[in-house]
Amino acid sequence: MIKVAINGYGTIGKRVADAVAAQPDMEIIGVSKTSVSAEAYIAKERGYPLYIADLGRKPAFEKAGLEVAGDVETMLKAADIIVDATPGGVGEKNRPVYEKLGKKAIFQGGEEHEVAGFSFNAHANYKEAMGRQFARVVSCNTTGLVRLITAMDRAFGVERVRAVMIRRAADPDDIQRGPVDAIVLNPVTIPSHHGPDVQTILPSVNIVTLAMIVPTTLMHMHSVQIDLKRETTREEALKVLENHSRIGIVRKATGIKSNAQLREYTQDLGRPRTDLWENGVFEESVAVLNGREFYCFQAIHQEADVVPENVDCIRAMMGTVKDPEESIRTTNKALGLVAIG
Ligand SMILES: NC(=O)C1=CN([C@@H]2O[C@H](COP(=O)(O)OP(=O)(O)OC[C@H]3O[C@@H](n4cnc5c(N)ncnc54)[C@H](OP(=O)(O)O)[C@@H]3O)[C@@H](O)[C@H]2O)C=CC1
Ligand SMILES: O=C(OP(=O)(O)O)[C@H](O)COP(=O)(O)O
Repeated sequence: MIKVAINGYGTIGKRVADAVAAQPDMEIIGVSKTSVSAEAYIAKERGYPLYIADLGRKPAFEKAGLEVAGDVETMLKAADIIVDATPGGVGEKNRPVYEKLGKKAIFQGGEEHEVAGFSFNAHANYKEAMGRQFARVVSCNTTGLVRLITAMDRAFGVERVRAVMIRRAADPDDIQRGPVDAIVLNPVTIPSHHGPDVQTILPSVNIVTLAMIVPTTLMHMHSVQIDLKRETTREEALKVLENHSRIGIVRKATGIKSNAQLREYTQDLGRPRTDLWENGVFEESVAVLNGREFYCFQAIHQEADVVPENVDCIRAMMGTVKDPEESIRTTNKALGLVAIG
């Protein structure tokens, strides 16, 4: 069993912890927090040993009925690999600790590519992660773009990509953030950081992205246009998407035309935390015009799509499964990820 520690048990960390615990070849040996909060109670409820950075805060945890297993360094020492899901920028500060202990670590999209020197997506570059000490699972938006672009590139060749990211303002529990009543150009400059981030995995792709933030917490929405190298049809393009295990199709018959209805759907499907781990490509939006111009809208659940990627990244870095498809299948099966559509 691969011993996994989750450093930073928040929005992403708590989901990765459950996904890891569900795998046949991995176990959670601990999760870490800095403060007493609802998520600490969830860790207790799940039976994950809870570690804290500052043992001086142990009495506060114990007073709240939360047993502390030890300090974070003790947790790190016991792990084969660490998933660092601390807030953006903290991972960079943690890297020297992992180096000192000689431990493998996975960083998240809030860190710069350079923190790990290697960025990961299971369908795109699984084999390149094998044996590495550090990797970074790219952000939710970048993960969604890389899945789509890789699928289209392998089927038809990709000449260039132009995409607009309509980004959710905050996660549902993030009550401090806005905007509440504005469309914020973020960044106002063009291109946004998403295109260069895609190129950390797909260096030769010609891509320009634009981004803004709107007052919703549920999901991001992408408007994507890809010029293909070879002519194709809408039916052929749709077939490629249907055959991808982490791209779901939001069928016309469901009547779903928004992020809100899509999350209601995943809730009704009984998905854990209502998570949509796969891209949600709207069937009706898929178009191939003038032979080589592919268009679609896709919804991206920011809290969820990076979760199976972290699991595959663990297997790749540990070198225990050499075939990307085998790891992807194992991860999906353990999660119950059968792409919608
Ligand atoms: N949320 C999202 O939509 C997505 C986030 N990401 C990336 O994932 C990473 C984590 O984001 P997210 O889960 O949203 O963040 P959260 O703020 O939800 O969770 C962060 C966790 O880290 C803990 N923490 C805070 N400071 C430290 C510290 N100094 N040392 C150790 N642990 C600490 C927090 O514990 P406590 O509360 O006790 O301080 C909390 O459990 C970021 O890089 C982000 O960019 C990637 C894709 C999507
Ligand atoms: O990394 C993300 O988005 P991004 O791909 O737009 O940078 C996640 O949605 C977290 O973004 P946040 O920094 O707005 O919380």
